[in-house]
Amino acid sequence: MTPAARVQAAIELLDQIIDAAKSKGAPADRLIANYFKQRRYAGSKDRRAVRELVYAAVRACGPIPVSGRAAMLRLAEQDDTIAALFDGSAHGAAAIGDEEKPAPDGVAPDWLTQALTASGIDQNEAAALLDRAPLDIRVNTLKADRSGIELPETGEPLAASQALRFSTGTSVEQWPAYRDGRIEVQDHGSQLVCEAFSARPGETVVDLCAGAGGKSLALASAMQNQGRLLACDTNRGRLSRLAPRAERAGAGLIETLLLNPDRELEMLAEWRGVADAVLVDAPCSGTGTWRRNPEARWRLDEGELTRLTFLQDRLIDIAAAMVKPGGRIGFVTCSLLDVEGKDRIAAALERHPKLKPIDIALPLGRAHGAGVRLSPAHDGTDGFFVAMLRAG
Ligand SMILES: C[S@@+](CC[C@H](N)C(=O)[O-])C[C@H]1O[C@@H](n2cnc3c(N)ncnc32)[C@H](O)[C@@H]1O
Repeated sequence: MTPAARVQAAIELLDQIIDAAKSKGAPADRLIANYFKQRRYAGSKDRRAVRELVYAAVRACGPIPVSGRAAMLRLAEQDDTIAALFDGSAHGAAAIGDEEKPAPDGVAPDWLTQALTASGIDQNEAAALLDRAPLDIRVNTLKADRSGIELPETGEPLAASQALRFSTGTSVEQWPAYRDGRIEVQDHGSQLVCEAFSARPGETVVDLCAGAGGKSLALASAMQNQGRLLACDTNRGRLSRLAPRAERAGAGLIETLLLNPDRELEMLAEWRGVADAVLVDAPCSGTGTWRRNPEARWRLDEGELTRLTFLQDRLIDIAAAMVKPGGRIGFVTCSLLDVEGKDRIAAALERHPKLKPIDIALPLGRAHGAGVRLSPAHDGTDGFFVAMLRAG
């Protein structure tokens, strides 16, 4: 592909990404993979270059652009070499017309930028939400240890006890240590959140929103495979990815349970009032993970945000029913919006007078409400809110 044809391909992909964001369709990564499945002539360099153009354009636009071309024109405004590739050549992008306008820049749609500001996220912090994330791994202590593990590249040790950082795009999935479960890919913030939860060997622990088990695996490691660890989720596809990961990691203690939404407590009857600790890694807007999914800014609307906050409250209530007296609840969202963080905990403390906040000692982060906030600008992690509550 010529450089101009790559720009045109990126424009076509951006059109698909914009449509999918509006209709809550397929995520950008899947659209890009499908696009190239149908264009076998594109080599790996072309694919990488187009992918980079697409994500650079997504990051450059705040609100959802009117078209892929407008999004790419925004990038061309910032980069003359890209502007020069709008040359009208065969398979390339048409020349830029005098009246053509680039899509608006910014961090996010206006309502969302305002919500971030109201949550204490200043301009610097907001801009850092769109940086490119490094690649963090966690050494799995069920099989190895950070101090002794041998890897093809040397990673930077981070504050979490088993975290190592590599540059963006490092292909750790090809490493023997990944294939045999000695390492897992996990953002440093996510590792710190698991450390704040302090799961211990022999405990009975429920990971209520386990997804594909990123945090369950870290908890299994902290528990040294001793005790009971139940990983639940309502999403069959995600939860089904946990078993092979647990097998690779040697995390034999993990049990899984597919929950029926609205019938969670009924299905968890056996676990009611017996858990030492329940982790609620709640579904959220993901504003803290825009470094990895920048197009998520275009998928969210105020109605969806409100729906998520109701679900977060309900999940805390379920956790409160499952935890035994003296047990603890960890509430986590990968969001920097207060409605999905400190406000949810303030509301939970009102609804459940027997729950009390527990101080969290982490090497990074800042106290925020009754919890701790981690952010890309301040901590070099994805954005998280984490709070710990003790049941009276
Ligand atoms: C933030 S993600 C979990 C990520 C996961 N803990 C990890 O570390 O990779 C939130 C999860 O909550 C799940 N979820 C949504 N509604 C739920 C419910 N009512 N009960 C349990 N899980 C639910 C979603 O399917 C999603 O997988």
